[in-house]
Amino acid sequence: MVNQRVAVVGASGYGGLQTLRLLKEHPSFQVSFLAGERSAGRSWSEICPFLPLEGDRVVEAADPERIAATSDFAVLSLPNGLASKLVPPLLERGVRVVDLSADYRYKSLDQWSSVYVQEARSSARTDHDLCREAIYGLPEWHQQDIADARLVAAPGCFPTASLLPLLPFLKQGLIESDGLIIDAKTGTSGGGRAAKEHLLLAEASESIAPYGVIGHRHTSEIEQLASNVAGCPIQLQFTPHLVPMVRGLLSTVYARLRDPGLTAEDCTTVLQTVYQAHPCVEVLPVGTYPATKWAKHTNRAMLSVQVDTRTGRLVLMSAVDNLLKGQAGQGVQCLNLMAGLKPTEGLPLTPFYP
Ligand SMILES: NC(=O)C1=CN([C@@H]2O[C@H](COP(=O)(O)OP(=O)(O)OC[C@H]3O[C@@H](n4cnc5c(N)ncnc54)[C@H](OP(=O)(O)O)[C@@H]3O)[C@@H](O)[C@H]2O)C=CC1
Ligand SMILES: CC(=O)N[C@@H](CCC(=O)OP(=O)(O)O)C(=O)O
Repeated sequence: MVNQRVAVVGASGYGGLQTLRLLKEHPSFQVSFLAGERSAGRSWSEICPFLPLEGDRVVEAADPERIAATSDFAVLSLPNGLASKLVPPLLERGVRVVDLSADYRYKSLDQWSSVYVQEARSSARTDHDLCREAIYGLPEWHQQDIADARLVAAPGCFPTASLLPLLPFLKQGLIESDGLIIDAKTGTSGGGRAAKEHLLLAEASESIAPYGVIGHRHTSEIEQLASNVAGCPIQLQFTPHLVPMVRGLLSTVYARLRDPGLTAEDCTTVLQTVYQAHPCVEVLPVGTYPATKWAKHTNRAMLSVQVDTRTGRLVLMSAVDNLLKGQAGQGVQCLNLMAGLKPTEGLPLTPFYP
């Protein structure tokens, strides 16, 4: 098959770097264009000598004409609020887009504007139709829609890790739709490559701390999909924590079982049945709990479920690499589907342990 050409916009950031690493080894895609802002005009080998690309490429400004002239697809890995400036001209020029930011994750532009308030002020968006058109890029749940899409919005890292174990139980009505609690931990790369004080080694190391308590942006993103799948409005409590590691994300979801007679074995069978045809999700046996190190450098989510018969609660556990299944790996998984390839093409599923 002829290689499909992919532009990577935001190439020098963490999401861009993972995307390039995956595309570089991919049998059916080739990197056709690199874009950035501060890095524009610089040679790639100077910026990232550790990730050599064919030819001595230069990073360019994100010009839709140039991207359309060189590329069939574009992966946008930009700070929130910027993709929505590029997506309309790219789609008009026939370039299909996977956006790793939150710009198109909400069906309603008004909801996006109420969650991403600062970004909405500076972007003055009017692309309601594109918000409605964009497909939420969780391949295990929206495979065919992603394959047909012009525009895919890859989910956030916490939503990916939390929704994968939660959705099967909501869909089958096995848990109460209220009282859901998500407690999650992430490594510092989740905050991106641009300098931020709380992500400095001296601040984040030897410490663990909650942040975004009540109202983290991913709360409403998780609620949107959970509500769609459950068929009723879902409100949940989500608390993220920053832990002193570079990559990895662990999400623990607590729910109340409707039928307290269900066992951990029954619930594991529920997950196994839903995900048996999805190699990027691994359901662990009862009593085996996932660690972020098991998912590190892979595009695989590792899930486990336990039942506390004393409290009637279901405990769902999910580990992902925030930069792969939580971001760029999932983006390439979506690209694979859009290009008519196997979802796992070119994606690592096994870690180098430890
Ligand atoms: N990190 C994570 O774990 C996850 C991140 N995401 C989302 O993915 C997106 C990218 O995140 P991440 O990779 O962490 O971000 P980084 O901060 O690491 O990278 C951002 C990139 O955007 C580029 N950029 C910034 N402004 C412009 C502009 N005006 N025009 C062109 N390029 C620009 C930067 O290029 P330059 O250096 O040249 O200025 C840089 O390459 C974000 O929306 C984030 O929310 C989603 C899931 C997980
Ligand atoms: C440590 C850290 O800051 N993590 C980020 C992860 C979010 C992310 O990257 O996803 P989006 O695409 O939705 O922004 C956060 O909690 O906001």
